[in-house]
Amino acid sequence: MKAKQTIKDIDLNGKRVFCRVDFNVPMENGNVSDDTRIRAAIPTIEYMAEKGAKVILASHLGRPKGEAKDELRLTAAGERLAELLQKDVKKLDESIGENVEKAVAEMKNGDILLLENVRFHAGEEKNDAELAKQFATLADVFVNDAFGAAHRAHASTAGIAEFIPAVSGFLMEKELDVLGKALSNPERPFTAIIGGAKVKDKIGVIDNLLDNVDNLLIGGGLSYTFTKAEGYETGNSLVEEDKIELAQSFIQKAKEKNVKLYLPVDAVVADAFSESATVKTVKIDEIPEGWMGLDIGPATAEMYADVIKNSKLVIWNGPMGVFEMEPFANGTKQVAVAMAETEAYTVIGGGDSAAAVEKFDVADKMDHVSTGGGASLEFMEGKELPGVTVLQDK
Ligand SMILES: Nc1ncnc2c1ncn2[C@@H]1O[C@H](COP(=O)(O)OP(=O)(O)O)[C@@H](O)[C@H]1O
Ligand SMILES: O=C(OP(=O)(O)O)[C@H](O)COP(=O)(O)O
Repeated sequence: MKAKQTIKDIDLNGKRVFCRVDFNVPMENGNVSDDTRIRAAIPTIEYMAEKGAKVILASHLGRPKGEAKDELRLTAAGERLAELLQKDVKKLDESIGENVEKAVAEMKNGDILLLENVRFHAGEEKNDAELAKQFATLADVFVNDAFGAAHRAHASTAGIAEFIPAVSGFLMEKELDVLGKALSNPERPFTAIIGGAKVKDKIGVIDNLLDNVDNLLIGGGLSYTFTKAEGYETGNSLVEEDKIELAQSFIQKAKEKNVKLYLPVDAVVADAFSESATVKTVKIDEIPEGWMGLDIGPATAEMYADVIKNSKLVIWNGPMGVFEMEPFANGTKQVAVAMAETEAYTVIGGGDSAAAVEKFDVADKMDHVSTGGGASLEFMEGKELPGVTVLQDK
């Protein structure tokens, strides 16, 4: 992928900038419960304001499906942004129309305006050209800093770039740089850890990773499709029956490519998907009928921690078990701790994996925690991200 122009490559003074950010943050009782994505956008916003731009911020929040929904307004996100910037942020209740145009016309250089949730308009997710044009008429330039939404071809992430020049913000630049380097010029041994529950979403990533990595560690719900492919009984564990053949082909591909593919050798199994279930640890070929694997076992965790410690680059997407429940948290915790202790460059992608490293208090020991789940996965799969494709090449 060619390098994209950034806000450093353009003159911002006096310019009206439509800056797409990803303020799709977790909310609880009307408050922002995790402001990671807001904090991640601060360097771009501060830089543009300091350079004299009129900064018009736009984001989605949740999936309102084309209607205004009070609980999905960006008011609380705007308040948090103002606190973090220690600067006024004018929040509007609309993202297009006369009031917005008037507010933009009144902006002075360095002012910051936050538009309402762009998904209140059905045209946003349809990438409607008319809506994109209305966004574009507000500004002289489009800055995309919403890495977390870069895999979406929507009016405010992609369509708008048909009408005004488009460059990336610093967060977008950093995410593409870190993830791009990890894939194109990796330090070795290069290890990828894939887990979690979205088997269908992740199985495609594995194919691409097998062309790049030295070690591939499989854990979480994903691993039982592989152990089934190896011929073991999996009881009631999560298995994607129609992906077993694909898993077999990956086991074969790993051999051909000389990639060390690690599968669990033991599992923590339970007689129900519940914190209060009866729990025991078994060898991977001894999962009893009616029981389900909900975490990697201690021997697997130790083996995976060793590989992590002997790597130079590790990327991790998807927890090793149902870490939200105490009896099944240990595998994910041990992997998180190994990630914190290794000298390797460590990259975390995916909402639940990021939550896991937060929970185990090691987030600040990771080299890069990506703000994008779906976006980082699609990027790692080698897919084009529409929100990046539309940006001007250097
Ligand atoms: N063995 C398992 N069986 C069922 N669910 C699992 C298992 N291991 C992990 N999970 C669940 O997977 C979820 C995260 O999966 P996923 O969404 O794919 O990860 P991420 O958000 O990091 O990409 C967690 O909520 C976790 O409880
Ligand atoms: O939270 C997001 O994605 P993620 O959960 O995959 O990181 C992005 O803001 C995209 O949101 P969407 O999946 O509703 O398009």
